[in-house]
Amino acid sequence: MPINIIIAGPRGKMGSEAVQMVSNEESFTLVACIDRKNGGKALKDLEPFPGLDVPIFEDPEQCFQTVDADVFIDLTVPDVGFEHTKLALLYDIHPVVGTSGFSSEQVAALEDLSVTHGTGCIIAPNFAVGAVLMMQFAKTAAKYLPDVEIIEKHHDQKLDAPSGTAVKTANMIQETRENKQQGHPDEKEILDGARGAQIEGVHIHSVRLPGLVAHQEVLFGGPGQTLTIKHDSYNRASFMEGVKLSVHKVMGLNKLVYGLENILE
Ligand SMILES: NC(=O)C1=CN([C@@H]2O[C@H](COP(=O)(O)OP(=O)(O)OC[C@H]3O[C@@H](n4cnc5c(N)ncnc54)[C@H](OP(=O)(O)O)[C@@H]3O)[C@@H](O)[C@H]2O)C=CC1
Ligand SMILES: O=C(O)C1=N[C@H](C(=O)O)C[C@H](O)C1
Repeated sequence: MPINIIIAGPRGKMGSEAVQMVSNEESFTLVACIDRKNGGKALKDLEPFPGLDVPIFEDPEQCFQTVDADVFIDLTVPDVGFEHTKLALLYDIHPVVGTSGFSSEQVAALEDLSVTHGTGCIIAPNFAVGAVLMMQFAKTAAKYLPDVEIIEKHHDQKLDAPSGTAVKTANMIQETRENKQQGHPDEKEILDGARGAQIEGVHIHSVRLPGLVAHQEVLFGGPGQTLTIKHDSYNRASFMEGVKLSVHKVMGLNKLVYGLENILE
């Protein structure tokens, strides 16, 4: 039986890549899309998707009520993605969420809803396998080199800063890093923001430039040495294997999983 999928954000950079991936995958069927601008049309009416006879809904609730779907993929913006995901869980449709920028309270609320409904959900700050390895290597390194800073670099159309990946990396580093005040104890920012944002003492610096896609370096320092763990996504195809895997795995879950590393074999 093919897995029936709804995608929200089909005209976006990630959404359009996901539409192509799902359409090309034999075990998946794209049954509907949610798009705030093209309700009532079909994907084939939009320029990038000739031949795709897939209905578009503006109202997510109407979509979830009307369409028989197993999995819902969200690739939109944080607040909208949160509402979509809540609604999908209420309709027992398994969400796979790539949208970044959810607060920890929002993730906790979705966790509760997922458990209450017994409907699996995957939220992945980064679907690229290399990025997941970068985070895991950084977590290991932080045990031995607790002085660490994160530099994330993205295209200049990105709405959220720091990136979901940087936040997740900092959280994973916290699991092994000794609690320490980094830099000079009398350090003073002459210009606000010069030392970046911080998550429990781990500094995060966000760069936004045209020409970039998604890149991150985790820099560690010790006496007489540095270690840099670096990952680059050069296009959105880099994320699609992770989306595909998540769609398959979410069907067998009855709670929320946060991070692709938890479903990689
Ligand atoms: N987890 C991962 O591996 C990855 C996650 N991401 C995340 O995925 C999300 C999408 O990224 P990307 O494709 O680059 O972004 P885009 O801006 O290219 O696409 C966003 C889509 O969301 C739609 N959208 C925006 N605002 C609303 C709204 N208020 N209601 C409904 N739809 C809306 C846009 O439609 P419209 O044209 O109408 O505005 C557009 O189709 C981001 O949160 C990004 O951080 C990105 C890459 C990888
Ligand atoms: O907006 C993006 O492009 C990306 N967003 C995700 C994030 O915030 O970490 C994943 C990846 O970095 C690309």
